[in-house]
Amino acid sequence: MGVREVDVIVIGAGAIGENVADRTTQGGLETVIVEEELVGGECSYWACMPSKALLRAGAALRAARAVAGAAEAVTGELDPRAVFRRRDRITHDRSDASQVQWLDGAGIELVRGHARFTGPRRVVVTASDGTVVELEARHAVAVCTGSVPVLPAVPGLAELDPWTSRDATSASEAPATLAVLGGGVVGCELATAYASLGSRVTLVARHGLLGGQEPFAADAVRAGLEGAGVRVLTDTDVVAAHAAEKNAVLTLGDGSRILAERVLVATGRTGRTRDLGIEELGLAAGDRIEVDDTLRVPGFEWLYAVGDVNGRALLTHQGKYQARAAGDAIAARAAGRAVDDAPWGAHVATADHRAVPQVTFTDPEVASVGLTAAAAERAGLRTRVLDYELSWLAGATVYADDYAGRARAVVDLDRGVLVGATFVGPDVGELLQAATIAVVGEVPLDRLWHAVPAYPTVSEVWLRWLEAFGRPGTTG
Ligand SMILES: Cc1cc2nc3c(=O)[nH]c(=O)nc-3n(C[C@H](O)[C@H](O)[C@H](O)COP(=O)(O)OP(=O)(O)OC[C@H]3O[C@@H](n4cnc5c(N)ncnc54)[C@H](O)[C@@H]3O)c2cc1C
Ligand SMILES: NC(=O)c1ccc[n+]([C@@H]2O[C@H](COP(=O)([O-])OP(=O)(O)OC[C@H]3O[C@@H](n4cnc5c(N)ncnc54)[C@H](O)[C@@H]3O)[C@@H](O)[C@H]2O)c1
Repeated sequence: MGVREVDVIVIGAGAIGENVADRTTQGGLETVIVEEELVGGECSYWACMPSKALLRAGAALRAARAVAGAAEAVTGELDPRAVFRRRDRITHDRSDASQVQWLDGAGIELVRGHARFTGPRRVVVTASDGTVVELEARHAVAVCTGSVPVLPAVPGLAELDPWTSRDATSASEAPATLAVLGGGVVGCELATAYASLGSRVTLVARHGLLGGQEPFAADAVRAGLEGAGVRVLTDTDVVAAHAAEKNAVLTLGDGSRILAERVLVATGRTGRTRDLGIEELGLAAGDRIEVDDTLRVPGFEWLYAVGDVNGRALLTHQGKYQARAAGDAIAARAAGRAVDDAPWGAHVATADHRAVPQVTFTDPEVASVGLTAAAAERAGLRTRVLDYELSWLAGATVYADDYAGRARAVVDLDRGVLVGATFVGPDVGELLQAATIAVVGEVPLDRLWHAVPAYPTVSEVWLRWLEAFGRPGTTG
């Protein structure tokens, strides 16, 4: 069997691989995308979309109950079966037909099967029926294989066959009791979801919750979880695990035990680079693949790694941003055009270092971009921190009774610009894009005075921040 030559091979048809392939195809390059499971990847079927679907009903119910008048209309409880059914609709019952149709329309050829490198630019794809296709790339191979959960080395844990996020987002019943291991985004979101679906949840975190976020955000999420009946154990390690009748038994560092019908492991993720043949290229399997800002692997002319697999920012939107830069860089290099790799250029993912937006869909929500106050200090910036209680805003008063929320802006005093912002409160995710624009655009604070937030909205926090900071040129 001969080797088929194409311009570009993309391995992995998750959201990120799809976007790389779209950009290289639009750049005039014949592109083949290889997928061994479902086109659309983790986000569509086992991660973002199903987790948000499981969370949304609880959030909608809380929102209605927080407004007198509407609250009286809520006479029943959340219906888990209807929630799981809606999740199935949102994930298309795990059929990728519509995404395959999208690939067709975009002019991208799909080869189904497992891809492995056999040498530079060469990939062999083995389909589930054993059919083998050998491909060689004239210009580039983009590895977009995503990430896999990391199981901590706790004796007995693997034998319990614990849930990973895939199991938790695809389950059709809430266990009576659930122990969540890990206090990151996955742990906090899925603890929130399953508490709303009726499980009695215990969350065990080795350190605090939501590491890397502002401490006040972690405190609010902890209070929210506890308010929903979740037992939250921070600075706690699970040291052993075993099964006893119907339950899993987790032994904690202090010798106490937790019994739960199910254990969900949410202790982080690493690049999906095993069984990919990257050892043939001199790279280590089982870890993330390091890249430069054009998403190219140092030392290679033709090899790119985009999305979760490079470990820069494990988020769909940020991976898609990388994909646009990488796809355009591949097309430019193939055509012999200049690559604009200066910071904030057309072919680089500069925002990965400076302005990664993230919304954590807990109760309350956390929305953040850029640096926290502590990170700005570590970076050696001379900063001023502006904190504001969102409940003081007219918009918050109208939005919900007993609205609770807080927002922090971190200002770089030497440049007079915002370098970070964090919002905590109901639906604050929708406030985030304005902050992302201010950070990426490095909009001077004195110009922000002319960006007037509408009354009465929660966005008026921007005016309050500016008033607290003071208007340059108006005093003494
Ligand atoms: C529970 C959970 C919730 C999340 N929620 C959010 C959220 O709300 N917002 C957000 O922005 N991010 C969220 N994320 C993160 C987001 O899911 C990832 O950042 C995103 O899915 C990464 O996309 P990707 O294309 O890099 O990888 P993936 O989506 O994993 O795609 C990789 C694809 O490559 C295929 N593949 C792998 N190896 C091979 C091979 N050798 N041959 C052929 N095919 C292969 C896989 O089958 C897969 O389809 C969440 C993650 C989790 C776990
Ligand atoms: N809404 C969103 O944007 C969203 C939602 C879910 C996931 N994600 C992405 O998915 C990625 C993975 O999330 P994650 O929560 O799995 O990883 P994470 O790295 O965010 O959190 C893992 C947590 O587990 C803890 N931990 C590690 N080992 C432990 C152990 N042995 N015992 C107890 N705790 C332990 C860590 O201290 C950390 O707090 C994140 O980077 C996130 O960006 C995003």
